[in-house]
Amino acid sequence: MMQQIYPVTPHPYSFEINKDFHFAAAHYIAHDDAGKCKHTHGHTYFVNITIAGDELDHTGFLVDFKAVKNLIHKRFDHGLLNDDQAFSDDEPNYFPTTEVIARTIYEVVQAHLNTLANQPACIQVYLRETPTSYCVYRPGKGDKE
Ligand SMILES: Nc1nc2c(c(=O)[nH]1)N=C([C@H](O)[C@H](O)COP(=O)(O)OP(=O)(O)OP(=O)(O)O)CN2
Ligand SMILES: [Zn+2]
Repeated sequence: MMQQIYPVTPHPYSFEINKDFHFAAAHYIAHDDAGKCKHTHGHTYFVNITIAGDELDHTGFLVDFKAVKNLIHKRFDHGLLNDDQAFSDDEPNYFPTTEVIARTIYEVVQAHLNTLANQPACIQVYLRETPTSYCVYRPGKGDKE
């Protein structure tokens, strides 16, 4: 399936894991300037999530690959993204664009990682919306790493 080269981000951690998966979802961008994207349409989103850390848990995992996928896939697959509480039709910073969806995936994953004793960190989310369009989100100053 998705076996491609992703951007690499430097980090100080000993372990780095990556999880690939995809989900199908509909969305629309609620602004006239979004052109054809203002109409409801669907994509198969391809996701690569990068997580790093120094400590493994009691199973020898940094974090279970399956748990990472489930956080996003169970929430968004075969849904209308605009209906999810993470997004808004009124505030551009929360329109379900590729950029905002990538940032939201980071936030959902990092919130879960924050509950783990070994404290792994999500350091990159790669989100491909179409064969020719993708976004890379990396936590910045406003995010907890
Ligand atoms: N910065 C962004 N620009 C656009 C977004 C976005 O999320 N962020 N979204 C869209 C559309 O919703 C669409 O999903 C993608 O548009 P586009 O890449 O133009 O799609 P095409 O398949 O038509 O691309 P071609 O390479 O021209 O075939 C628009 N812009
Ligand atoms: Zn779209």
